[in-house]
Amino acid sequence: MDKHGILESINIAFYTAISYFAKYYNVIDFCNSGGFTILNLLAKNINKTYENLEVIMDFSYEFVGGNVYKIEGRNGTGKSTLLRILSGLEQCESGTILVQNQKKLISIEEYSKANKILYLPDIDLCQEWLTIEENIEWLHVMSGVKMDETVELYRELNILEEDYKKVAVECSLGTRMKVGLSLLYSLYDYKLIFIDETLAHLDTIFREKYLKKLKNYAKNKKAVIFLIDHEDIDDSSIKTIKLVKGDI
Ligand SMILES: Nc1ncnc2c1ncn2[C@@H]1O[C@H](COP(=O)(O)OP(=O)(O)OP(=O)(O)O)[C@@H](O)[C@H]1O
Repeated sequence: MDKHGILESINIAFYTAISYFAKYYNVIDFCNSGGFTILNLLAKNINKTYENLEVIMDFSYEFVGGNVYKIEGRNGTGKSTLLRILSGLEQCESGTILVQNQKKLISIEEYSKANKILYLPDIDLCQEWLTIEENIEWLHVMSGVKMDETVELYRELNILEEDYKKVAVECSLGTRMKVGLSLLYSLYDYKLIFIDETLAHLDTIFREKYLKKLKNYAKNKKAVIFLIDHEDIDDSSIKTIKLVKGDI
């Protein structure tokens, strides 16, 4: 086997191992694509407690497709918990999460069996010994989405060309965080997107560009996008939901 063949075998084994890992931790949903247009995500009377700590209390809201929602609140007010519940990653004690399309209303669990949901955590998803370019390819394979070959990702993501070919361990955290963000340029039309502080490490120029991308994505694909971010966003088209101890 030549050098290329050996590397390819290692990569296949690696993808397999990592996909089991990601599936176990529910980082990304692997379900097959479905494909109806979401109009609304409805949260009704959500309650969540960790042991004796009430984190979410009777939270209800109707999230409308085509919008970006920014969840605000002080540390510990339950923003990440809410996102995990809304995305179906975590169960709540009581309450329902429903996805509504033109004709029917289904649970988030049912929706996720037939559709992919993009959930980006605030952690670096890179494998240190793969280049940024390889990491992006790897993440697309793991997520079961096709890359759009017409898009020059390093340009779209404002990654220096030389960094794109560097192993992740030699790149800045901001550059590595862009690997997860690349999924928004794939050929899959996500209708539900959850971004938990992933933008926190980006420089101002790229952050502005990506926020614009999120708004256009939500509008064009009628997706509902959730964003947790501690920075002020001076944009009235992004809807703000302020959590005060698990409620609005
Ligand atoms: N798995 C868990 N087990 C027990 N307690 C938890 C768990 N996850 C979160 N909590 C608690 O729930 C509360 C809300 O946590 P959460 O991470 O949702 O807050 P947050 O608003 O996202 O905070 P931050 O702004 O710091 O990220 C915190 O008091 C936290 O300690």
